[in-house]
Amino acid sequence: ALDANAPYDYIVVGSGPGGAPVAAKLAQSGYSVLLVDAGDDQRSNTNTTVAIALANAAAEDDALRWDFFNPPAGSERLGVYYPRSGTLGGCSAHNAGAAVLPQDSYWDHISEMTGDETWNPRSMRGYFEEFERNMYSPKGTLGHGFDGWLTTSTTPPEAALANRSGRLAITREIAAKMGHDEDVYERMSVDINSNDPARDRQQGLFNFPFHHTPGGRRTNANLLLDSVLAARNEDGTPVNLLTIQLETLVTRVLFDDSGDTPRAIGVEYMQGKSLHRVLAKKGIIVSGGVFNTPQILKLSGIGPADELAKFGIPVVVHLPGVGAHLQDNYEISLAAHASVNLSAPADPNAPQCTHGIGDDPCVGLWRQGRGPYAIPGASHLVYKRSSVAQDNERDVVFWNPPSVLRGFFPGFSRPQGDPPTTFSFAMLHAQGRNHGGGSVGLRSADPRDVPDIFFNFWAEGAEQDLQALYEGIEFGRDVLSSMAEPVGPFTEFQPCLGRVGANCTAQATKDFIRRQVYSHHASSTAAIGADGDPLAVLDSRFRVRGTRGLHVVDGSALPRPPSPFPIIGQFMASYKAAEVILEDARGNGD
Ligand SMILES: Cc1cc2nc3c(=O)[nH]c(=O)nc-3n(C[C@H](O)[C@H](O)[C@H](O)COP(=O)(O)OP(=O)(O)OC[C@H]3O[C@@H](n4cnc5c(N)ncnc54)[C@H](O)[C@@H]3O)c2cc1C
Repeated sequence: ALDANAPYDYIVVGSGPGGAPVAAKLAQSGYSVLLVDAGDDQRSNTNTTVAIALANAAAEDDALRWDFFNPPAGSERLGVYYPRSGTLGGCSAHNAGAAVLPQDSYWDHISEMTGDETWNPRSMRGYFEEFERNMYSPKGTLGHGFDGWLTTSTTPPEAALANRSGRLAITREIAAKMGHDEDVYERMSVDINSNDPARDRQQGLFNFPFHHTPGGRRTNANLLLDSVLAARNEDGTPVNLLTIQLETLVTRVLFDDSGDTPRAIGVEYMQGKSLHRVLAKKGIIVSGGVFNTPQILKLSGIGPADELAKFGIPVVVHLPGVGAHLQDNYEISLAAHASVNLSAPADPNAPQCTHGIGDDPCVGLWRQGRGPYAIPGASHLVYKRSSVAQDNERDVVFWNPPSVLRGFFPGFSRPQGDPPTTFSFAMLHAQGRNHGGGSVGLRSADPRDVPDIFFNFWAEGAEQDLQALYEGIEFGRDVLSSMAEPVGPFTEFQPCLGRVGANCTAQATKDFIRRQVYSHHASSTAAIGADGDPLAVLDSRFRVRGTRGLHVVDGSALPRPPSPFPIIGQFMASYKAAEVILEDARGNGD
């Protein structure tokens, strides 16, 4: 347990994909580390362990949820519902588990913006190789790791599509429309995470890796933390000085401002009704996630001076970029009904799964390594380049879940009554242009208060972003309208009603996208930026500008959402952060 009287070398606030690896790596390097999280340990909760199949149930599990709403000013709580997880592992404990690397240009952008060449894609992939335990590629495949803690696996397409001839027929049609002439199963095994230098310009069907085991058990950085805690010397004493303190809300960072530059020396935290303090000799790393990190910084006096003054918070450093630049990946679905049942279970004798509701018979089977949850089911991804794509890279990614994700709203994880004829193209725009307008502000100086979240979607580049998603929907419509009997004809029910695409103008489709878009990859609210940029919160070594001994390492540090799925990029950045924090510690004692 946390010892408030014994200063640690480092304190890390938040155990998500940002905080957990950096805490583990610092501890493995011989430093004493306190990792604090407001949530508790839900690793034995079935909703967190059964990957994908129960991911939605996990997102609405009372034991994990840390929900955010962002109602427009002056309104009641009718804004967008945004599930997050307050538990050991952060949102990696409830997310959908997609494990896809960002495009190389993502890292090039940070490198060019900051002039720090260590962010080059080759070095960044090195971190991935260090933590990945790849279970789907031949051992030794270049660009992958095989001995790390993050198991990645794919569902063999033959298993995902067994007994589902309708879905197989649609997948063949997608492959044909993408110009593939090889066997569809072979094509569905092409690795989306390969280190082929041409990867980010390749279009078509790819495999869909997840951070789970081949049997559908979620893996995340908790496994790394476990191994760091478990390591023992010959005499039985712990090798690593890592302390994990849960159910503890950090309320602010403490500074010593006796020198020229304020130096982070500890944190204040709340347990029950009491406030306490704990100190750190070398530094504080804030990893509270994209909504709570800017809140913690602002409550600590790091943020826009006028906003801090409004809440009576003494200014430590005026940093107007704290809470600015909130961004996210836009997502939307095309959904239609086929003329046949598309959701027949792969095993006709399998029981009816309830996806986390009541006594779910599929969980027992999964524990024995059998049943539908042991074949998680997402068989492929498709990447396409739209007419507005930048740098000649693919920019629209989609997959075909057997249900329709309509976005996030209370109750979204419960069945929405879609019949088994349902087919959808869930899609995401991987090159969103809305980089500037969103924000996370304070509602009050109370650290328990929910911050004020304003996504400001479509403020910049709306025309191109809408066009990219519109073209994705048109591609899906083209596929579905080509489906012959008995699978076709299809009847669209989202964005429009009726024969696929027949009753929907481009404008009506774009209006639907604009209204119904959803997202869950928020980022950039305390971001790395160039020297001289007044809105840059961090330098390229994760250091909070104008302070000493204070770092931010999580989704808020990254200047854009890593696309199409952020978590692998966030783990990579956390590894990089650990490396530079260690270098700085050796170099100048920060
Ligand atoms: C529903 C959903 C599905 C997703 N699916 C995918 C997916 O399939 N693939 C993918 O790549 N990404 C996915 N993501 C996104 C991904 O999980 C997140 O981007 C990632 O977890 C963010 O990591 P983080 O470290 O920035 O923050 P978080 O994961 O949010 O972790 C922050 C941690 O800090 C703790 N904390 C916050 N404030 C305090 C405080 N004051 N004191 C102490 N502790 C505090 C919280 O309890 C939490 O544990 C999904 C996200 C959601 C919400």
